[in-house]
Amino acid sequence: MSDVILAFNCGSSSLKFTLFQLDTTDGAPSVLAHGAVETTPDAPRFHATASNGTVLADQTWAHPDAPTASAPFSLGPLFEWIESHLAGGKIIAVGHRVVHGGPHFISPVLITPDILAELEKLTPFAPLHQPVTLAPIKVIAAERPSLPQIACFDTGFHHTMPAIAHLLPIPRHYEDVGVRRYGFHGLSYAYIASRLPELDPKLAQGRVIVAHLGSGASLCALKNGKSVETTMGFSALDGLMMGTRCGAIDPGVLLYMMQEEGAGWHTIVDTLYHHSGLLGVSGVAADMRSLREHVAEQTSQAANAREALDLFAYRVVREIGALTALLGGLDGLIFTAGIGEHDAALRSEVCSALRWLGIRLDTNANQQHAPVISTSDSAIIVRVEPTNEELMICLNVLQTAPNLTQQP
Ligand SMILES: Nc1ncnc2c1ncn2[C@@H]1O[C@H](COP(=O)(O)OP(=O)(O)O)[C@@H](O)[C@H]1O
Ligand SMILES: CC(=O)OP(=O)(O)O
Ligand SMILES: [Mg+2]
Repeated sequence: MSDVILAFNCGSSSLKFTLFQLDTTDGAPSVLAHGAVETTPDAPRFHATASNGTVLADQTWAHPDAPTASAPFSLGPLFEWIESHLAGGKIIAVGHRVVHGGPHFISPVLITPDILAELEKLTPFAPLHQPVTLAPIKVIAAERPSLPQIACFDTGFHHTMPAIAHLLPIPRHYEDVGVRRYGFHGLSYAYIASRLPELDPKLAQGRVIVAHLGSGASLCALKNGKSVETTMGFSALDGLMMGTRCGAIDPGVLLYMMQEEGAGWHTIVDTLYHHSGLLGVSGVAADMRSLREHVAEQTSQAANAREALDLFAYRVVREIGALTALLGGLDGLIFTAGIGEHDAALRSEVCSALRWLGIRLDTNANQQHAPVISTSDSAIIVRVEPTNEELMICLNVLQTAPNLTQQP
């Protein structure tokens, strides 16, 4: 019977999981199956594939306890499905992407009741994400108390940022209660950074910007493979425009909402997290594919959809400029996550605007989502690299609890 690690990656728009089977001789992990429940509130969909691409499930998640982004869930039916697809193996540990580690949690940690209580205290720092990422931990702790669970922090990778990058220009006492810049998508950046020595040893030691463009989106500036700056800050609202999140906005806008509209905390949270970004500007969709369809089909919403797409690219370009200044130049640009990996038009728009930096895009390579999409005479190497947060979670589990893998 082989050992299996279950890696959970709860994001703002989906609950993804991967089952990793550990080789019985050397313990190396390989993918057994991958699945996701897309947590759209109306019609959650569950799909899963085996490592060879065979579809194992593709259905609406009809169960009444279907998880949604706003309502943590009973994990029972999903766990039952997972346990019936272990190829005779046994889950020995579960790793979780936990979005916020606060000032103290940097490395992965074995979850105890005390640690869970500490992580719950961080919910005000990430009100949209933290409850969703902690929900499966609580369910598993209740239903399978003997199963070790490991928390892997999205904020952890950015602890290498210089002190100045963590600081916010507000009265100092806020820092004492943890109100400072953290940065997110750290598991994704850690994965890309871990791939660099093999992909391009020069870039691994160089100045690189990784663009994690998914439902949530951020950029990370890497020097020698370490985070030196990132566009998200105190919360996962900062920085780039996102699917439904605003990204960086003038705090005066919030003051206006409060003063002129009497908006309270709930209204502001809902507006900035759920009704802004691509959705807010286009008025029709948070999803890049859907927006591009509106433009291509010249629907009545096409003009606003186009403007949303343009603003998304504009903000990426603007923030790449800022990070390039901090890095003192740029050697490589790496696109990853849903949009970064699949949306050739967005990559082309961004790279065209950065021509002044010496970026030259290979149009064919870009259309084919090739690993390297810059030309050989480009001053900056531009790559497309699929992220793998779940593999990072699995490796973190093995590193944190190495003795788990010993068979009785
Ligand atoms: N083929 C595609 N072309 C353009 N955009 C895509 C494509 N596939 C996925 N996306 C976009 O990727 C985004 C979701 O990214 P993903 O990394 O899966 O999000 P999450 O933050 O939920 O992990 C959506 O905006 C979606 O439209
Ligand atoms: C931190 C964050 O924004 O996560 P996601 O991209 O999963 O929404
Ligand atoms: Mg994600």
